[in-house]
Amino acid sequence: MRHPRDFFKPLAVGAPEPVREIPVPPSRMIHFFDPSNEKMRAKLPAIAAKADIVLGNLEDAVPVDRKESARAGLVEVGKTADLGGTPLWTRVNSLESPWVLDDITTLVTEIGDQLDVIMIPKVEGAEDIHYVDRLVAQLEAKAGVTRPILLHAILETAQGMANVEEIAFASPRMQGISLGPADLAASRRMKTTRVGGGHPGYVSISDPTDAEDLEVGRVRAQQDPWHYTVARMVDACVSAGILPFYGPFGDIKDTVACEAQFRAAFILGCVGTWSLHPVQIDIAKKVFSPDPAEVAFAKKIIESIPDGKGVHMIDGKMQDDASWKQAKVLVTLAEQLAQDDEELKAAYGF
Ligand SMILES: CC(=O)SCCNC(=O)CCNC(=O)[C@H](O)C(C)(C)COP(=O)(O)OP(=O)(O)OC[C@H]1O[C@@H](n2cnc3c(N)ncnc32)[C@H](O)[C@@H]1OP(=O)(O)O
Ligand SMILES: O=CC(=O)O
Ligand SMILES: [Mg+2]
Repeated sequence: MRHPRDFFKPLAVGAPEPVREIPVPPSRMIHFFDPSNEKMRAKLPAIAAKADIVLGNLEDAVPVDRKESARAGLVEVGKTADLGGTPLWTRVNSLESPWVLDDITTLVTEIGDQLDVIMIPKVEGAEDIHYVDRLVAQLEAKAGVTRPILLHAILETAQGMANVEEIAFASPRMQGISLGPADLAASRRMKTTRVGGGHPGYVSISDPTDAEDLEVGRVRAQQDPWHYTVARMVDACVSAGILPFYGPFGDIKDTVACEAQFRAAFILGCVGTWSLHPVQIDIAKKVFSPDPAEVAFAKKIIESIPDGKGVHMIDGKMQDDASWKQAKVLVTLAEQLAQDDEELKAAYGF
């Protein structure tokens, strides 16, 4: 284990100094695009104008015969595309794959100063992050990259889940963690073919209203199979000072269920999610920007309790030191998001 005092020293001579605080720009959605797809590359500046973050995906969903062109396409994006200040991330291939070394080497040396975050799939433990941490430092030093590239882990194996806390704390480069429900379901041998979301078989059932007929009057409600995982990921991230994200929702046409899944993650503490299709950008923006009515009530709590202490009744509800902090979370997020968004500023009354 590294000595805490060494945590903020670069891991290679000439690499930039590690950050002490993780930057928190609007991060409501990480929008995935396939850099091997010329059409998607051409549309990227328009997408970047709507999205908080754009991510060139090199891993799953990119066919083997397009791995090289996806990497080259992302280099082209980094060198030429005008993203108007929207952060550019990548998801490289997984650490056991034959492509990842060239992914990281090429991207850091060619577009290291344009790349904000490298997402690492299928992270199993701190050792995976340590490997990438040192490699990226060596490449940053070689290429003269001026600010450190951050790392983001996908939580998508049972082993990674068991080690989520050590992953979150593995390096000062750690920016956040996303849930990868598809790979995680496969790893855990969960019986679902869905990419995120609920399942009609995963339900709670009310008691029967007729003791003789067990079918009568029973209400079934689908539960969220990702509840435990997301909550644990949020705790690991917050305790390490990094950001938790929900991941993909694969049923692109079911915008209603997508919104419900995103909202459950938002309420549990996630700062954002992935968007796989342009339609999911707007859903994520709506869900991960707090509701103006809740913000208005939170502002009322803060205004009514200027020192944030003691017990008070506001609109029939008990408020105290703790609920003042809850209100502060909502208002602080609303203020951050409203900074660059006139519509939100008006909606929140700032
Ligand atoms: C489990 C995981 O690993 S999830 C992460 C990996 N998966 C991904 O990254 C998938 C990314 N998304 C996609 O590839 C696509 O959205 C798909 C395959 C899901 C659906 O694609 P399509 O069937 O083409 O969707 P659709 O017909 O609705 O597309 C409408 C338009 O949006 C464009 N579009 C679709 N997805 C995206 C995207 N992610 N980014 C930018 N543009 C997009 C299409 O190119 C199309 O453009 P056009 O009107 O100019 O022809
Ligand atoms: O990579 C994402 C996943 O769900 O798997
Ligand atoms: Mg995956």
